[in-house]
Amino acid sequence: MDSEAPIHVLMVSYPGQGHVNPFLRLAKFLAAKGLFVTFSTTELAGKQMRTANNITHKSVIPIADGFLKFEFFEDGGMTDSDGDGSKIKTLSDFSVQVEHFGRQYVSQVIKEHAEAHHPISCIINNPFVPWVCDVAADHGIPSAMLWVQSAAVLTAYYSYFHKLVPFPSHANPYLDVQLPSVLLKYNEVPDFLHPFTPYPALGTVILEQFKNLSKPFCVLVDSFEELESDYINYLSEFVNIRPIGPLFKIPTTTDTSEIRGDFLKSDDCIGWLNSRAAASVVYISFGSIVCLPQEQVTEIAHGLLESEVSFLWVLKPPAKEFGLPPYFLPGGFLEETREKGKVVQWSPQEEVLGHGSVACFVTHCGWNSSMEGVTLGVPMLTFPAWGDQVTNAKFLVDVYGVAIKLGYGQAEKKLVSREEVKERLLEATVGPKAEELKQKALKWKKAAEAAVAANGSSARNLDAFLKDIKKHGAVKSINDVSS
Ligand SMILES: O=c1ccn([C@@H]2O[C@H](COP(=O)(O)OP(=O)(O)O[C@H]3O[C@H](CO)[C@@H](O)[C@H](O)[C@H]3O)[C@@H](O)[C@H]2O)c(=O)[nH]1
Repeated sequence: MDSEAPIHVLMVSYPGQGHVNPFLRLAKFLAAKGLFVTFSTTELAGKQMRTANNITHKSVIPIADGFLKFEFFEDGGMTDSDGDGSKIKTLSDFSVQVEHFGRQYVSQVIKEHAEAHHPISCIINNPFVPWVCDVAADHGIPSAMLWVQSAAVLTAYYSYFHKLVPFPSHANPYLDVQLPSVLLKYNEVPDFLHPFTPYPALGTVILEQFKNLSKPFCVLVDSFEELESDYINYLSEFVNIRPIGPLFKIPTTTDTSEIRGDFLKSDDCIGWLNSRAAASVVYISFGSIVCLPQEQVTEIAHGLLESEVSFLWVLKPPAKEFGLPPYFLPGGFLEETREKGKVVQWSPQEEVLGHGSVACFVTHCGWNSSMEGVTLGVPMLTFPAWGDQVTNAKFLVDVYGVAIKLGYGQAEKKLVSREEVKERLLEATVGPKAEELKQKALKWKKAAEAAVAANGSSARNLDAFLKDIKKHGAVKSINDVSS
């Protein structure tokens, strides 16, 4: 092996926006530190990422001292001619197919690189593709896992899997769950673990990761010690856990902001935000997958009209696999709000949340959106749908103190009325509660900045991880030379 060749890391991501984003942030950091990083996910996501961004299959992008290569593996025809995945029938079929083709791809790539004398030294996966750790172990390659949700949610899954505390069951569905510092009501437990979940397949695939949690040499978390110390301390008794977030704030020596993994092209939002007064705009987004019922969209629209707040609303059409018609807004809504509001299909969210004209964020509480909001100092209104979002909403409101509760998990089948929308919007944007939320959010913003700054808690954890990879890389080279 060429001793000058950079250490090669393979990263395999589940093809979801909420997974690709934190993963790509870590990939760019590692490349900037001098590694050669191959970032891979399925062709289904690849087609959308190539269309929306300036990236291509297999081209190598130099970043500071290292390199980043995108590779999109065959997914067995899940992609239709529009590239949007409308051929997918069920989530279980989807996971099985990703695993089937993914296992072949990872084995193949390991062999090809070993033969080309540029062996892979470490493999990193994220949840929903737990089989990656097995393939890595079969080939004797060290692996790490990037958990892309909160440490509290990781604790909930870990506790459920190992039966450390009782969870709701068919016999007792309304049971509360005691986590280290918080009592979760039955409807605040990550709802893939609840007997009433409409998505049991997702619970099953996440729990697969807990069967082989001894395989990764460490579990990285996109969170930071100061935010989740109770959970990080608790988990560190069982796993080698390293909080390294917020990843979107990790500084790199080169500007990598142009290398993006969006599945949709952003509409222009920043020009419009520049024209608005400071702290005056409500930003509304439900992430990449959540699909609200039409009646709820109508209530939100009326709440916006009646509160007369200025707003930027990301209203993505329902994905084709939901088989739903496009959303419609109340008659005259766009004309009436022309002066105050803007409706888009996708935004550059980090930039939007960091913009001085944004006053508050109505969010579905995906972990990425939650972290971006908290650590950019933005007060929030929580509107979770399912999964970890219901747990994140609880933490945003009751633990971090940066949010007001607005919506309910979809399992509760409750519509939030236009009056409630109006009242909560006003509460979060004007008056004493708004100021209290803002002060708390600014406290977390400062703490996050300190965590990623030189010698901060996340920066130290990232350095330690880098050292581990380099150590593994050195051992791999010696083994390859001697074999
Ligand atoms: O207009 C938009 C809307 C979103 N985003 C970005 O897209 C990502 C969305 O991620 P997240 O907020 O986590 O939401 P989901 O896409 O819904 O993520 C899924 O994956 C997450 C990680 O597993 C889970 O926490 C969520 O519950 C799950 O729905 C974030 O980085 C946003 O900045 C944009 O850039 N523009």
